[in-house]
Amino acid sequence: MSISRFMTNKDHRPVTSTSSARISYFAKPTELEDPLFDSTDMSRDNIRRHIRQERNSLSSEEQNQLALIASRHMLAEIQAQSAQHVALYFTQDGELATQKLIEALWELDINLYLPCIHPFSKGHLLFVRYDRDSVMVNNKYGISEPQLNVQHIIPVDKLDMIITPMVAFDEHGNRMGMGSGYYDRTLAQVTNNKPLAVGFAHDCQQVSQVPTDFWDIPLPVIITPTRRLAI
Ligand SMILES: Nc1nc2c(c(=O)[nH]1)N(C=O)[C@@H](CNc1ccc(C(=O)N[C@@H](CCC(=O)O)C(=O)O)cc1)CN2
Ligand SMILES: Nc1ncnc2c1ncn2[C@@H]1O[C@H](COP(=O)(O)OP(=O)(O)OP(=O)(O)O)[C@@H](O)[C@H]1O
Repeated sequence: MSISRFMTNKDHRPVTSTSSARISYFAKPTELEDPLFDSTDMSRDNIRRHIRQERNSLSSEEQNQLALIASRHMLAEIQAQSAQHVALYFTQDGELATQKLIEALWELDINLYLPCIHPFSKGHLLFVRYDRDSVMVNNKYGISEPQLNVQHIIPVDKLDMIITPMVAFDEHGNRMGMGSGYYDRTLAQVTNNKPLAVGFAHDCQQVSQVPTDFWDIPLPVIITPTRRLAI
């Protein structure tokens, strides 16, 4: 596993000065400061509830600043991979925001896709083209997705990269999502890193160990505002 550290200060906040001093900090797995958090209960539900609370407690200013920094790193990753067809997500629930990244990728004429809940196949996603003029609708979770049009669907193996939302992750690339297995089923279709799945999350979403099951597929790369983990 290799870890590249980006510039941050000790609180995982972005370094805003243009000083060339390199202050590196390896973000520790989430400190269990929440008095209601039972650290001996490593059940998926307990971790999920705690981390969702953590990421939602960031102020909107922090969210914006962290998203800007992380988006720069993700853009560099996309360009390094020469990815032309990229799936990402429409931000919800305190997730590391993708809006800035979306605008930058549109400017670069990179083709974007968003996940849509499959209308018939329970637990599956479809990836649908997302343009500036896409007609958007809310799915059953209240998340915006492009209105389904069969001509705008891309098969998973035609994507170059899937930027994957998650609730928690660990240093081995294990991820935990919202608990419906949508991305697990999507990642099961990846062969030889085509498409390359890249996790995108706040540092505070890292835990010491994500409890895994046989269907969980680790991510080869995770990008946070401060680090690039390559597993
Ligand atoms: N931004 C984003 N889009 C995404 C995902 C994601 O994690 N993030 N998904 C990743 O899979 C899929 C949607 N999966 C989701 C699964 C559960 C809930 C959710 O809010 N569950 C509620 C209970 C809602 C209910 O039962 O009706 C909850 O847990 O509070 C949201 C999205 C596809 N789109
Ligand atoms: N590849 C798969 N094929 C069939 N069922 C699966 C697969 N992956 C996961 N599941 C089912 O999905 C359910 C939810 O899985 P899990 O709790 O790992 O979801 P998650 O990773 O938190 O959510 P998501 O992938 O949507 O972000 C599990 O109970 C499991 O039975």
